[in-house]
Amino acid sequence: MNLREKYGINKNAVITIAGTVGVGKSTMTTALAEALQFKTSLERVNDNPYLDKFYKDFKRWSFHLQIYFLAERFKEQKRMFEYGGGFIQDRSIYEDTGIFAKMHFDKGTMSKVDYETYTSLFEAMVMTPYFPHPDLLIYLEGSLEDILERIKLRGREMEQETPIDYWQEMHSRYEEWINHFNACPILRLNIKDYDLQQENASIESILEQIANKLNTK
Ligand SMILES: Nc1ncnc2c1ncn2[C@@H]1O[C@H](COP(=O)(O)OP(=O)(O)O)[C@@H](O)[C@H]1O
Ligand SMILES: Nc1ncnc2c1ncn2[C@H]1C[C@H](O)[C@@H](COP(=O)(O)O)O1
Repeated sequence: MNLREKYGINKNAVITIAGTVGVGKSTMTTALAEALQFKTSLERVNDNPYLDKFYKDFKRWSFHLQIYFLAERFKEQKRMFEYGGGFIQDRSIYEDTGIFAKMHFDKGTMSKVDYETYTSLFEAMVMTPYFPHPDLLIYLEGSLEDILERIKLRGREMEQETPIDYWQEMHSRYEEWINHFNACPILRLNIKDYDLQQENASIESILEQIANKLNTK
């Protein structure tokens, strides 16, 4: 019996991993997909044509970047739908609008007209048959201090040069956002409570919590 069967997790489930930059979404996505024998939908960073430019000049590139991410995530959404599920997704589409686009609009680095264009496109795309909500959103949380340490350790140049205020603002917006999120069930995991790099047992404890959430939906 494999781990998915052991914990009674539906083979067509779609589980999305949410949380601020550097918290450990990609690491968790890969570990869960391996444990459950699910496919991954990973956020691609290296071949993003706007990300570097965006970090150098938010105002100039924020709209372009949001449109790019929206298109990429929508294509992934379509792929998951066509496969019929069985996916772990690295970051939810809800964070693009609920965290990033909103933050840049509020801070004046995205204009009102761009923000309205973006949100109306987002709403039109989400109201389609390709867009069933995920079965579960796993929210990874941790202290700002630990997250900054991880961003530093990972060493992406564009993120190192970004002022700490940006990460601090994002961190507090995430806390507020998750407290009001209700599109699907949520499992909150604190990064202090598991260690995917050292302990094999961590993944089984997480699978058990996932099964409890999915089966009590
Ligand atoms: N459980 C963990 N313990 C220690 N370090 C971790 C853990 N998960 C991720 N990391 C490290 O933190 C950094 C960010 O992780 P990553 O998965 O890329 O985050 P995200 O996808 O949320 O931006 C990476 O250097 C990764 O190796
Ligand atoms: N929607 C987004 N707007 C701006 N920046 C974004 C968005 N989605 C992701 N990003 C950035 C943040 C990071 O620098 C990279 C990858 O995100 P990560 O949380 O490390 O997976 O893209």
